[in-house]
Amino acid sequence: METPCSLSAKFEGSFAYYTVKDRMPQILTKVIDTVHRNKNKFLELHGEVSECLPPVSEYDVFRDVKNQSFFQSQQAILALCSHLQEIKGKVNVLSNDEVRDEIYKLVQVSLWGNRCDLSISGGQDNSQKTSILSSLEDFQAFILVDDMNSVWNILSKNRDGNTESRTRVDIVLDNAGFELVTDLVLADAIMSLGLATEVHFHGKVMPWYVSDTTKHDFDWTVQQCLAINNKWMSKCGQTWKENLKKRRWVYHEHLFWTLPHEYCTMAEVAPDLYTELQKSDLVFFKGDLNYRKLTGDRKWDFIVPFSQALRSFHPAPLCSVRTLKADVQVGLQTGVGERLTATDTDWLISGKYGIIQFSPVV
Ligand SMILES: O=P(O)(O)OC[C@@]1(O)O[C@H](CO)[C@@H](O)[C@@H]1O
Ligand SMILES: [Mn+2]
Repeated sequence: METPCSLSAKFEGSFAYYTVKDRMPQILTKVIDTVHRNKNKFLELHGEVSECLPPVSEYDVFRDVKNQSFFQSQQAILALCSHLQEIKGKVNVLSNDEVRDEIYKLVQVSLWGNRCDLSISGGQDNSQKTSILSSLEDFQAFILVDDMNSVWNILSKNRDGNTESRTRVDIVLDNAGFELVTDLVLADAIMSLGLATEVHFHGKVMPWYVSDTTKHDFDWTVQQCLAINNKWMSKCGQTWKENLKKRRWVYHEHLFWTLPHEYCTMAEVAPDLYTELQKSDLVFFKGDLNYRKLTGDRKWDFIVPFSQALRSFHPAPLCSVRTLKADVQVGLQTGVGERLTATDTDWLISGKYGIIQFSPVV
């Protein structure tokens, strides 16, 4: 099958068109306002020479809104951390099926946590106000592709008690704030329930698409959880800090994730990163932008298989955990895309629908 054309703002009425026409000016206006409001603080901190590169390049213009998103999601984070501690308290008595159910719940929480994205909201508050755990059943109908069985087949291979076998899971992160906490909780549960022996996280080297996670956001979030006056959250933060110290958890940065390349060029453009991902048993790709780059931001037919849209990008078994916020989607059953287009005009860009979409190494 021929590779379709790229999505582009030149197509009036497309998502890219509205992003460039409406959302980007909104975000850029907020950036200018933030820099202006913080100018004096910045000059006090770095002095007049601070227009030179180093200080400016370390300045994250989105930091305040990302931190705010974390604090405004406190209730949801508290509920999630106490749920995690509850699971960990009964790890020795959970059956395989119960472990599977718990992981499935946390993959869904990580999925819906992807709605908390300040790029789609143009910087408006998009924090998680209520516990997602109590809404999973209601949201189930909005999962358009659910490949949890394939994910479980990989994760459960380690449940045979063979303590020698090592299982590595990678999470290519998306947004800081509540979504990052859902990813840390998922990673903790996968390890605590004996499904993986190491988790590798991949973040952005610079502020990106408003909410995306940088190393500072990652470390800040772990520290906030550790320092909070709540025993469950603090216990989580302590465990996560220990995992990082013992290198059971490893945080990676690579410039490739903030370059415009389709992921099918990674082996050529960033062979070191492709080789790194090849060490993984399962790579989770979080969020919409990752999905766009996995599929090359191209106008595929809805029924094209996901593995085909990935083209030559098969470093390891991978799973996209993404709420739909751009007009690209593959791997749907015949007729599903057309039915949704007829019944829910914004289904591709509203964030209301999600996928847990898997591709094996082919
Ligand atoms: O990757 P994320 O955080 O889920 O979404 C990123 C996003 O908000 O920004 C892009 C448009 O600006 C879209 O791909 C998507 O809507
Ligand atoms: Mn993002």
